[in-house]
Amino acid sequence: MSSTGTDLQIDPDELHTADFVVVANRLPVDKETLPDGSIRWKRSPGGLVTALEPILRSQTGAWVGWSGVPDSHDNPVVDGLQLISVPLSASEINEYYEGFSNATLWPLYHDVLVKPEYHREWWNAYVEVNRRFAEAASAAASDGAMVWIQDYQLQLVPKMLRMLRPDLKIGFFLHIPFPPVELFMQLPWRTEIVEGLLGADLIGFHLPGGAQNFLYLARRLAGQATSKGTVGVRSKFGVVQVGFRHVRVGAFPISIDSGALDAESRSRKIRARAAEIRTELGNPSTILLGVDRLDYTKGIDVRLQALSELLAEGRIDPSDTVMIQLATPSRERVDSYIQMRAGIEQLVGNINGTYGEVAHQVVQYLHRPVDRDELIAFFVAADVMLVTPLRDGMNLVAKEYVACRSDLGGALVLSEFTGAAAELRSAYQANPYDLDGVKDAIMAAVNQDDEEGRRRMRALRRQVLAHDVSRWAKSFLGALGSTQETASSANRGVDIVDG
Ligand SMILES: O=P(O)(O)OC[C@H]1O[C@H](O[C@H]2O[C@H](CO)[C@@H](O)[C@H](O)[C@H]2O)[C@H](O)[C@@H](O)[C@@H]1O
Ligand SMILES: Nc1ccn([C@@H]2O[C@H](COP(=O)(O)OP(=O)(O)O)[C@@H](O)[C@H]2O)c(=O)n1
Repeated sequence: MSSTGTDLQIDPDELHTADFVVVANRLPVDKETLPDGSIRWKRSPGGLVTALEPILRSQTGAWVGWSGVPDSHDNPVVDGLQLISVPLSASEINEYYEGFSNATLWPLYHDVLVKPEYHREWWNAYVEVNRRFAEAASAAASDGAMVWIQDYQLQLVPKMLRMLRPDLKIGFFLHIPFPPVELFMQLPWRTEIVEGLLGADLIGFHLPGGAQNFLYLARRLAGQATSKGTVGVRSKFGVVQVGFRHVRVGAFPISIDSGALDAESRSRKIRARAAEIRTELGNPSTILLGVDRLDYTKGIDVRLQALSELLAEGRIDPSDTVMIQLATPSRERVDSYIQMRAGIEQLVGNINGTYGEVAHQVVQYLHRPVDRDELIAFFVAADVMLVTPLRDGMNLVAKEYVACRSDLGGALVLSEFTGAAAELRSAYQANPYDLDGVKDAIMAAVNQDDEEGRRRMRALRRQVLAHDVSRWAKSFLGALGSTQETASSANRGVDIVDG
């Protein structure tokens, strides 16, 4: 079934049984080693699995992905979900995951914030691993099943899977921005990527802009005819004509399980912990909070630089302010991540060295994962949430903060360059490249009067609570489900432009 790398082991009882298959780089589980040395798989708390779980259970569902561990042949079973593990060797992790996915595609799709590296051997590994994911999905899917492929690590899977299984209904969703044509054209394998995606029946992006970029490239690189009107949000899909097939292209902004988070954040235990956090910090007037994977796209340096200048200008009182930065370790063997971490830790050290006291650090920086309840308590405790990415597909943290503020307290400072900015219009928005603008947004949030704060938070919550992750999944899968019926009429009323 697979070639050079690590072999797939699919239980013969699981062959061709799943009516709904999710294909993602990662399985929704984390490996835990218990004190006695035994291994336990724990469901990871991500929004995607929460949204898809009811669908995975109501039909015969399966999830195809990598366990996150080298050479692991385990097929973990968690809470009865059928998980199909695609094993990756150490060298594939190096070339496919850390290399092509996270040192080529990730920076290229995020505005070339660091220089993307182009290596043929990384590309070859990407092709090989994508083939293995396609084979696993093909083996799992029943006749005519629906398959939903996730994200930039797997852009070749739609075409590979269609060649193996033309009977399937195939959807693809990109969780990161789709770049403008001028940047995408750098990629030596640009045509292969566009053609890979065009194997799907429906291609989803967070924002209409990503869909428009893709439509242009489908014309220019794949030479296909496309619709030319604008793409809407969950409506007005674009169309690419690929032979007899009509591939639909749409915008589906992802969200969170906002109802569950709202309920959890109201619990007595979380409220008590939030109050305790404030006390532990010495009851400062202002708590600023950043919560991110430690990634150069997140603009952690931007907010630290802004804080440093506000302290230097005397606009923020160091004795009465604390900034908490929670940074989850991420992609730690990729060079650009190693360098960025050093830069951020130096900034933290500079601020604390200049403005801290023995008993009071201005910046509290934790470089480790934080337990979910603890994270919710931080959201409840924080006066100002700082979300300042230089580019971000969506940014779920911004939505999580809002969902946790049923008290209508707090304020959100939000970069214009996140997907979330299109929906969270009542945040204090700023251009992360304009440091004075970021500083002014922080000061406006710190000094907002209560009524203004409540008005803004009410509007933000209306948006986040009404548009949760389940609505996201349903809108995508509803559109995918209707692709065949509408295929012949997909371009009715739509002007198709020749490629
Ligand atoms: O799997 P990792 O390499 O550890 O990275 C974690 C995930 O990071 C990316 O998240 C993106 O998806 C979010 C949800 O749609 C979105 O809000 C955010 O803006 C994106 O950066 C990545 O796309 C995932 O594949 C990774 O699993
Ligand atoms: N220290 C941290 C930081 C983030 N997170 C979670 O990781 C997710 C980050 O999603 P995101 O959309 O903001 O950004 P990406 O990391 O997916 O690029 C959120 O659900 C956060 O709550 C966490 O659990 N602990």
